[in-house]
Amino acid sequence: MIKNDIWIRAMAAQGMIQPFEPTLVRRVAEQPVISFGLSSYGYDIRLSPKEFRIFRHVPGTVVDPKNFNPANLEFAPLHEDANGMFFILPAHSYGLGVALERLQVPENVTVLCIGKSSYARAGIIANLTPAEAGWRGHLTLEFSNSSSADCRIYANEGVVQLLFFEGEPCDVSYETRRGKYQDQPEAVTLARV
Ligand SMILES: Nc1ccn([C@H]2C[C@H](O)[C@@H](COP(=O)(O)OP(=O)(O)OP(=O)(O)O)O2)c(=O)n1
Repeated sequence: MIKNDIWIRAMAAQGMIQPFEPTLVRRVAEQPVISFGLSSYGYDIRLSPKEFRIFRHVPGTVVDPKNFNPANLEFAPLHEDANGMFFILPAHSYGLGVALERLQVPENVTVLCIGKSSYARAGIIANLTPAEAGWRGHLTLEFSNSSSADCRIYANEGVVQLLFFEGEPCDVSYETRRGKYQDQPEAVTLARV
């Protein structure tokens, strides 16, 4: 069953989402922001300003998820103007960011990370991925700019929404199987085997 705002608020008090906003924030210092915080049946997390990396083609190489070459991922500069802090994801490119919040997924819960409508309308696709039962850390977030125009991705504002699904207790959680992406820091974590 999908979990509601009451459950999310109670679990956040036990450390499930840190930092936690108990309402959906639409303005900060009277300026409009891309919303973040608690919604009726989910939680919108923010993009960290710390790091954003964009794929680039290195002639003669292919990207190998088993043997990742960091040269394929260029650091994007953080910009700032009156509208806030942002990275630019060029047209038809793919970028990786990291969540500002740290998650601690309960042992009987699976989290789905899905896109926000405002970005979807701007051509940005957030890759649909799970955060597994018992996983902890800062999510690495993956974005595709599917439009033919460059697009801003705002830091410190809402970027991806999380949906929480509770099930029967599982036999083996991410923690007990000692998953390789456990305890991710607030930095882009590359694919590894
Ligand atoms: N956007 C996302 C989604 C998930 N994760 C974290 C939380 C997940 O619990 C963990 C592993 O996700 P997957 O199970 O999808 O990854 P793999 O199956 O590739 O790796 P593993 O073998 O560790 O399960 O990565 C993340 O950092 N960023």
